[in-house]
Amino acid sequence: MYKLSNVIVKPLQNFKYVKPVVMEYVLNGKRKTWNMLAVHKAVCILLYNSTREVMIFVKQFRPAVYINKIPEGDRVGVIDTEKYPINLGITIELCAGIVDKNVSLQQLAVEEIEEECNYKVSPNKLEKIITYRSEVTKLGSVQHLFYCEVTDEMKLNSAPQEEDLEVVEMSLSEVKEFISQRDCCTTPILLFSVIWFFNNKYKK
Ligand SMILES: O=c1ccn([C@@H]2O[C@H](COP(=O)(O)OP(=O)(O)O[C@H]3O[C@H](CO)[C@@H](O)[C@H](O)[C@H]3O)[C@@H](O)[C@H]2O)c(=O)[nH]1
Repeated sequence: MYKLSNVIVKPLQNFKYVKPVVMEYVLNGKRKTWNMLAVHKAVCILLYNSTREVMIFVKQFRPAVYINKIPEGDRVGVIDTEKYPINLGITIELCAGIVDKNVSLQQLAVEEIEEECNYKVSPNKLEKIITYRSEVTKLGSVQHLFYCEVTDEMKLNSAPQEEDLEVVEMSLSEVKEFISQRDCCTTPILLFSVIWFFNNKYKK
């Protein structure tokens, strides 16, 4: 499904998705500067299908993960995709999306669940777990984590709207195995939410 080619890495000139800024300030009498990226807020959803007792995640190619697997000397210009194949940048993540509309967080989460994972849920099915800050050194962005239980009856028959990601279902034993890996290509919030699930929702 994933095919990677024509990869070129160069300094960013037009800032569309991130805004690099520098903050100058005085802290405890000392002048300081801090480089950072201003980014969107986001919602993330841990999806659990209770009909088949599986968790639903999304698998996708993340350029930033890919580039960080390449030694610094090889990270500029044309990247050799034979030497550095696409699987270096494939992650498993929670269903998620940026906050780019003036609607409730629950409504945004519902839309992401439908677009990415093909389930129709109503906003009152969303259970808020926590609001946290991601990557506090360079981003500090506000992210909201929700839990949502779905059933097979809520699954839509239409084709998924997101072409560049793949829905992945894992049984609970597969999830335990996944998060027990010594090198796990995922996000801290997926790891946290899974532990939260086993502590709060599935005490078998
Ligand atoms: O340089 C970029 C950056 C983003 N996008 C597009 O912009 C949209 C939003 O991208 P992104 O910020 O990666 O959103 P998500 O995939 O929804 O990622 C969410 O979920 C992640 C955790 O899984 C969090 O780390 C992110 O902060 C959060 O926005 C997507 O359509 C991307 O394809 C680009 O095309 N080019």
